[in-house]
Amino acid sequence: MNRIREAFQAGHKLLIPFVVAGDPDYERSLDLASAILDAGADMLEIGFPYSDPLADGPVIQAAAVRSLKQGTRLVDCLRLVADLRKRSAKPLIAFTYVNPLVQYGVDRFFAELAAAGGDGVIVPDVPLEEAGEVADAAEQHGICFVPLVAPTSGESRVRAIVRAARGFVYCVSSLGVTGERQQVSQQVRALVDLVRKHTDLPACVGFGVSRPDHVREIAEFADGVIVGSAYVRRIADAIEAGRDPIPEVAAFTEQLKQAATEAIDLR
Ligand SMILES: O=P(O)(O)OC[C@@H](O)[C@@H](O)c1c[nH]c2ccccc12
Repeated sequence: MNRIREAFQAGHKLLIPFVVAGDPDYERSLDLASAILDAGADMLEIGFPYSDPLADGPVIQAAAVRSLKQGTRLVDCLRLVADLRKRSAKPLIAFTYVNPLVQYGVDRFFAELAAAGGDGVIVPDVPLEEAGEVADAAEQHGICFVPLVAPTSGESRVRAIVRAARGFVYCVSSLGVTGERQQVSQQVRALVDLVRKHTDLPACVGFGVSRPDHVREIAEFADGVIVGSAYVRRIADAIEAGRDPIPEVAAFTEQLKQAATEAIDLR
């Protein structure tokens, strides 16, 4: 059985952080990712930095710039997955935009991601028409394709999108780009319900989640919660202030994980 499916069968709501590979540099991003998993994250989204991250807000854009300035290439991100796999048995999900994936070679990418010990992939800007082909290529190498559905996705589009889904479905909580928000829209509950009408796969929610109360609220109806910018900002702020970011992101992970386990399951 694959690690993603196993993780969702643990019987609790999952915490899925996102960090950028190579931010602030290779070794520290490896140590940070490892510390976040050790502190209780159930799986990890590893962002492969890209020069034109259209769907990202300023926090993650800045992290991609820092990583690219370090010379991070896609092959380094795959190596990071392999190095992280040596330290953790938890699911690792590669997050890449479609251009670098196609340039590298779709089949080559998934073969190497699988060899590195990766479990899933998110490609936020893959057109729906190509999602099936990417999902099939991923599946041939045992990698779970995780598609995104947005609040604007109507029922027929949701049905088409989730058809390509293998690991879980990523429900985007709000329009716009990634970034911490004061409130996470309740609208996403309806989107999770709509996804559930068309697939038995788990439905997770991301975008804007930045505090334990957000996690508790979402974990009442979703199967997992994704948190990205709140981690990436904490890492950037600590580095900027000359502090070791690891204790802070580990404590943050424990707080969010606690909130996820406290959530009353209203499904
Ligand atoms: O950063 P946020 O608001 O917590 O959202 C998660 C997000 O970082 C992560 O899943 C992600 C990073 N870049 C993306 C681009 C599109 C969709 C999702 C993402």
